[in-house]
Amino acid sequence: MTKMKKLFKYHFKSFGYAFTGIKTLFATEHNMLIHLMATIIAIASGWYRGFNTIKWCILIGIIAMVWMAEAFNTAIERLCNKVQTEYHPVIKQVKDISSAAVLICAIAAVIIGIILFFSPS
Ligand SMILES: Nc1ncnc2c1ncn2[C@@H]1O[C@H](COP(=O)(O)OP(=O)(O)OP(=O)(O)O)[C@@H](O)[C@H]1O
Repeated sequence: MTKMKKLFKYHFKSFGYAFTGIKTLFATEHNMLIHLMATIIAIASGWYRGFNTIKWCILIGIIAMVWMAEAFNTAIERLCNKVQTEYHPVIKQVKDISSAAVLICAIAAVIIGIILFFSPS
């Protein structure tokens, strides 16, 4: 197999794992359905309001930011649950801080969303 083919196969496999991760996220995290609905509403509203290119880029950026925070939070929670089933103060801090990251992103997304939708295009 040529070096190029090997590289292509390697990256193709990595994409596969990433898509499996997205599937797992949707199958196990009920919050993802809320994020999906919010995303659909935000995109439809952007369409309706006739967003310009910059507004689309900002909207997609904040949507990705929230999804990413939720994905990392879920991964951290799963890892915590695996390594520590009993109560532990450090695990509490790790999980709480991880949830805080999602909350920070969600608050920022709402504020940016309000600015985007209530400012002239
Ligand atoms: N092993 C643990 N040790 C200490 N505190 C924990 C532990 N497990 C959970 N907690 C506390 O309970 C909170 C909720 O934890 P949990 O794992 O249920 O996450 P969650 O936010 O309810 O996530 P989800 O509903 O997505 O599973 C954590 O933020 C943390 O404060």
